[in-house]
Parts: sequence; C-alpha cells; structure tokens
Amino acid sequence: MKSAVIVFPGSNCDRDAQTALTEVMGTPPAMVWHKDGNLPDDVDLVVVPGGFSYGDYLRCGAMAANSPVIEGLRRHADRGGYVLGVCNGFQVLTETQLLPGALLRNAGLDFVCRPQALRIESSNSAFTSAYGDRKEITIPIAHHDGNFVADEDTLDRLEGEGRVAFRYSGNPNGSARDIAGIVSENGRVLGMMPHPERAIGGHEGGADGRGMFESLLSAI
Ligand SMILES: NC(=O)CC[C@H](N)C(=O)O
Repeated sequence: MKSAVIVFPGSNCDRDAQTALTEVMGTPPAMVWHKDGNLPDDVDLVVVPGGFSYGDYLRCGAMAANSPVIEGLRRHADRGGYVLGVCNGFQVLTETQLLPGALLRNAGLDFVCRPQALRIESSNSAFTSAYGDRKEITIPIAHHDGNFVADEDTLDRLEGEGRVAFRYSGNPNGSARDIAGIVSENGRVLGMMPHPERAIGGHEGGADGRGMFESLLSAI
C-alpha cells in the first residue's frame, strides 16, 4: 500500500496525516511538495491535508487548486486512485471540481473547533467499511469555511447515488442537508470537513478516525 500526502504552503495537518498513515497502515507516506507536478507513479492513496493553504487568500483552497501538483492529482483520480481530502483538502477538491459543490463561510461566521458527532451514511464504502455496524462516530472539526453548498439537483443526485458519506449530528456550520463529507461518482475520492487523522488514539484523544484508515487499508 503506497500513499502520499500533498504539502502546500500553509498546510498544517500534513504531519498528522503522515502519522496516521504510518501508524495505521504501517508504511510512511511520500510527502510531496505542491510544486512537484508528479506524484509517485504507483501510489494507491493521495491525502490532501487540512490547513490554510496560501493563507486562505482569495477563497479557501482556490490557489492550491492551481498548483502544479494538481495535474498529477487529476491523473491519479482519473485512473481510479483513492483520494482523501480533509478540511482544506475538501475545499481544494471542490475548487478543482474533482468533487461537486463549494464550501462557504460558516453560517454563524465563527471558526468552529471541537469534537463533532457524525452519522455514517454508508458503511460499505472504501472509506467506512471498518466501522461495521456503527452509525455514529465523533472526530474533531476545525474550520471557518465548512458550509457545504450545491444546487438542489446536485444535492438530490448526491443523495440518490449514495454519495453522502457523513452527516453532522447537530449542524455546526449551516451545511446543506447536514452534509459533512461526500464521495465522487466512482466512490474513490472522499472530501470531508472533519479530521479523522486527528483521532487515531494518540495524545489528541479519541480514536474514531482510525476506522477510515483501516477501511482504506483493506480496500486497497
Ligand atoms: N483545518 C482546516 O483545514 C481549515 C480549513 C480552512 N482554512 C478553514 O478554516 O475553513
């Protein structure tokens, strides 16, 4: 199982992702600087980490979405590779249109930073299978632009195609239909605002994020 983590100027969850991948999957990821156009050839999983890429200037994720590394990310997604975009990573994935919709300023205008309960909408996906019968997990959120929006047709399509991966139990940011994470048409690209890599059972408290990396390990 080969993984890579993309590092932008302003990424601040790249190390957490590195630790989670190393600890849960047993192999350290390649850390790929955004100016590198190419990801390692045979990589199975690419993580687009959370943070404040380019200082969130213009719109969160908008500048990162135009980095040289995005060409490699598109090629990886086009050939059916797995992609996990967390928080700023989710914003980058919508800005590149690898996932539909957009993340707007939180409805309450506050930066929200706390443990958040999530409902798992589908337990048979490559990202959630290890959760088995569990319907709810709690992992951290930390963002000011997490308010997911899309037009009604897109929301209906996401729901109809079973592409809503997680919903908030108690909506923290105004997201349409309580959506916290969605997957691509082929189910291999997941974007989510909450941070599974910050809940793998270490000093940070909580281990509910582990299941995501365990699921990916068995899918790959
Ligand atoms: N933790 C994060 O990735 C934050 C994402 C983005 N900078 C926001 O605040 O919305």
